[in-house]
Amino acid sequence: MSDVLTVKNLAMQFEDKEIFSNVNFSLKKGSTTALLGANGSGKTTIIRILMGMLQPTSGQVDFNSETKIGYVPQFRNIDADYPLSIRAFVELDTPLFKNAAVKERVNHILEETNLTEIQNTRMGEASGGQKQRAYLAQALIDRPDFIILDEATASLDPMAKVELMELINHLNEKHHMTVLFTTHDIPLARKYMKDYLLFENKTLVSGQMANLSREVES
Ligand SMILES: Nc1ncnc2c1ncn2[C@@H]1O[C@H](COP(=O)(O)OP(=O)(O)OP(=O)(O)O)[C@@H](O)[C@H]1O
Repeated sequence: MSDVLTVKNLAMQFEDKEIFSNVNFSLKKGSTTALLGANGSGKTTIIRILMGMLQPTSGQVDFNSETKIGYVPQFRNIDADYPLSIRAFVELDTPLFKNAAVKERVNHILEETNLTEIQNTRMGEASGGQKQRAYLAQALIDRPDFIILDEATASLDPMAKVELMELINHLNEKHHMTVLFTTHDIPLARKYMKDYLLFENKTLVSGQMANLSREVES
């Protein structure tokens, strides 16, 4: 299987504070990887580097030229007065005047993310799980083949967590989408992700979730 992403000798420093160094890994097409580590270890920082939002101190990030990334940001609570419907929110990055193909694409994504029936509900009124599925739907509009989720399940109740993870697994299995998923929830990662990247001693170690030491959980 081909690599979607290769990272070589990546290092990040904020002023004189070293966050991580000597980070090397690659992700295969269709892989599912949990990005793990204690608070402040660098998970969001490395995601911002991968997304091109932050310049690393040194090192290389190479994406396969055909890779299209979708990004689901860390959960931010949307104001209860937020006026857009779920459908309008999912459509935010589409052209203002939508042709039939775009409308059909939106219908398809709403169906796939189980939002069709509640597409006219205001985002402000939606539950945490529905909001998070709407963020995911918005990221899917552009047909990404690599999806990055930053703490996507952090504030969800157990049912909503499972629903979101089942959906992510479906995208991985049906569309062969590569998944990188930041979380503190190791049991959840163990259940749904095959591989891990773990920040430890200011660098990143990798392996398979099934082999991750139980000590990390405590
Ligand atoms: N712009 C910045 N300037 C200075 N320091 C920063 C900046 N952004 C992040 N940091 C520091 O870098 C470290 C890594 O932060 P980061 O947000 O990547 O951690 P994290 O692993 O995502 O944490 P959490 O699990 O709490 O979300 C922290 O010590 C943070 O304070």
